[in-house]
Amino acid sequence: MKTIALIAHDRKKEEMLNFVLENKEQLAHYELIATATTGKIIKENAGLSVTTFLSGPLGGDQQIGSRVACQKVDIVIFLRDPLTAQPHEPDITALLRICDVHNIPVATNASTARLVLQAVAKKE
Ligand SMILES: O=C(CO)COP(=O)(O)O
Repeated sequence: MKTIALIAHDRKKEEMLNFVLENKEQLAHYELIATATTGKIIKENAGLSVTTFLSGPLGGDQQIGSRVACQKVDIVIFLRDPLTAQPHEPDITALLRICDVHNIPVATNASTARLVLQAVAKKE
C-alpha cells in the first residue's frame, strides 16, 4: 500500500482539508501519515485514518523526513505557506532536501498535489 505524507502550514490547512475532502475516496486506499495538527484536522473533518507525528515546529517534519530516508513514504504533499516565516525553516528545508535525495515526489501546492494524485490513479 502506498504511503502518503500530508503536511500543511497553518494558513494552508483549510486548503489541505479541501484537497483531502475532494480526493477522499482515493486517499482512503493509502496509508496516510501527517504532522500533528494537520493530521488531527483531517481525522476530525474527513474521517480518514491518519498516523500522526509531532507538530512541525516540534520535530514532525524531521520525523517524516526520517521515514522518507528509510524509503517508507511514496508521496509527500506539503502545502507550505510561502508568505510567512516559520521558526522551524531548517526542518522544512531538510524535508524537501531528503525528498530530492531519494527522488520522492513532493507537492508543495494544491495544484501539483492534484496532478500527482491523478498520475497515481492512472497507474493503478
Ligand atoms: O509546521 C508544520 C510543517 O512544517 C505542520 O505542523 P502541524 O501539522 O502540526 O501544524
